[in-house]
Formats: sequence, C-alpha cells, structure tokens
Amino acid sequence: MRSIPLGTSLSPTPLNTSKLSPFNINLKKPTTFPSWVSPPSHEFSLSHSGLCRASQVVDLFPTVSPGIIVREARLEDCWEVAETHCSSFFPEYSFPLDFVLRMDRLVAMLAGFTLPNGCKRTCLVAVIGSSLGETFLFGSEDFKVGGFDGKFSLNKGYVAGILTVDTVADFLPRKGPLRQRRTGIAYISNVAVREKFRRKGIAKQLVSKAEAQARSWGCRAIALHCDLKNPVATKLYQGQGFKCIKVPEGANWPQPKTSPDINFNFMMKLLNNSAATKSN
Ligand SMILES: CC(=O)SCCNC(=O)CCNC(=O)[C@H](O)C(C)(C)COP(=O)(O)OP(=O)(O)OC[C@H]1O[C@@H](n2cnc3c(N)ncnc32)[C@H](O)[C@@H]1OP(=O)(O)O
Repeated sequence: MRSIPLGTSLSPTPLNTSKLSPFNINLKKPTTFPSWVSPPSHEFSLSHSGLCRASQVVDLFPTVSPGIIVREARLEDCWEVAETHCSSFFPEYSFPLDFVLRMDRLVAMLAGFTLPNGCKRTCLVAVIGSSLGETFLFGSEDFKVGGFDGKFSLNKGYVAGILTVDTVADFLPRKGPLRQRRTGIAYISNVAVREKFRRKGIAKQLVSKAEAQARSWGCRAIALHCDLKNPVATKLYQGQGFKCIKVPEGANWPQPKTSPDINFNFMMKLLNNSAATKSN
C-alpha cells in the first residue's frame, strides 16, 4: 500500500496512479511538437459532445436528470469532489483511513490553491441530476475559494467525475536561463470518474471542457502526465488527440511527485489545430 500524501494539495499533484495490473503498453511513437508558439484565439464554448452516451447514465436517475453537465466546481461540490478523487485513486482504502483521506483532500482543497501571479486554476465537475437552466446561484461572479467557484446552488446534482486544469506550469519545463514559468500551456490533472459511471464518455466530456477552458485563457496547447502503467487513461488521452512527447535525452523535466515507482508519459495537444476545434 502506498503512503497517503497527507496535507498535500489536490491540484498540484496529478496523481496519475493506475490501479490496473501493469502490462506493456504499445504507445504511439513519441511526437515532438514543432513549436510552443502561435497563440490561438478560440472562443470559449461549452462542450455538449458525447451527450448520447450520457443518456445511459440518465437511466440511473430517470426522473431527475436531463443528462451530464460539465461545469466549474462549486463550494457545495467539495465533499463529492474529494470522494470521487479518493475512491478513484485510492479505492483500496477502507474506513477509517478512507474517511481521513477524504477529510485531508477536502481541507487541502479549501485551504490551498494559492496561485502564482497571473496563473489560473479551475476544478471541473461532471454532474448528474442537475441542469444549468434550473440552477439558482447564490454568490458573486468573482468569489472563489481555492479552485472552487464561490457560488452556491440548491440544485447541485451529483458529482460523477472531476478534472483540474491550470496554467501554473509546475510540471512543464521552465524556460530561459532565469527558468521562468512557461505560459500559454494549460495542464490537466486529477482526472477521475466514479467507478459506476465509467465508460459513458464522462472523462471525454471533462477533457473537452478543459480544452475549451484553456482556449478561453488564451492557451495554445494543453499538457498532462499520465502513468505509463495506466493504459485506460493513456487511451483516453490519445483518443482525444494528445501525443506522447519524448523528453529530450538528459533533460530534467519536472514530474508529478507521487510514489517513486511511477513513471509518467508526458502528453500534449495543440489547441489551434482543426482536430482540437472539432472535439469541442
Ligand atoms: C492526467 C490524469 O489525471 S491521469 C489519471 C486518470 N485517472 C485515473 O486513472 C483514475 C481512475 N480511472 C478513472 O477515473 C477512469 O477510468 C478514467 C478517468 C481514466 C476514464 O473515465 P471514463 O469516463 O470511464 O472514460 P470515457 O468513458 O470518457 O472513455 C474515454 C475513452 O477512454 C478509453 N477507455 C475508458 N475506459 C476504458 C476501459 N475500461 N478499457 C479500455 N479503454 C477505456 C476508451 O478509449 C474510451 O473511448 P471509447 O469509449 O470511445 O472507446
């Protein structure tokens, strides 16, 4: 059993831990992007792709849910976000450890998330049993607690999946002799879908919305680290147009700090190509 990173913030650590038995993955030939530049000017748009799959989920809540909605997490989602995170990444933990872990994540989410100047971070949730139109929100537009929208709703729905996207670039190679934080590249972490809601296209919708969010921030690319021994997640990202990036020989690129036996694939997708636009 791995030790629990108590007290660590949810978002800076991608926690791309696979719970699947390791086997060889035949990854696509690593790609090196020709350039890190050429900023896009895409409009922000809500993604409703994959709603046909959502109908399968709706069956579980026939009288309540019109479908799956991917939106920014709000304060009232906190516990379910922590629960989704812990049950997906640490499914082997049972009471009381699982409860302690959830509490730890909850506190980290609410207390943490101090962002470097000019950086952005959003926690997205895929919810079932709510609709944007029916939601009545309390709170001001700009109020934020941690990575969470400070608004509060009585019709919150049930959190089935989560994803964090940011522009902090903690896990991207620094640039220049001053080792400056890289800009224009969004980073995805903490992607998780509750077990009973998997294979319904929820992760795809989350990734798609993260891309839209990144475009709205003016990012030209989006990146992530994925556990080499997590073929399901690798397939998800490859299916969404991410390419495995070969880390140059001898380069000391930053990596998520999980357990030492986890090796990561660095994956990236340019947001200014037609495939990226099509997926939204
Ligand atoms: C950057 C990071 O955070 S990496 C961490 C990823 N998270 C985890 O490993 C946590 C545990 N796992 C999970 O929470 C989920 O299994 C996830 C997030 C990996 C996938 O969530 P889901 O909602 O089930 O994925 P979704 O239904 O959108 O499937 C998208 C694609 O992923 C692949 N995929 C998903 N599940 C499977 C599976 N069991 N077997 C094979 N391929 C799969 C498929 O290519 C699928 O596309 P398709 O349905 O058109 O074939």
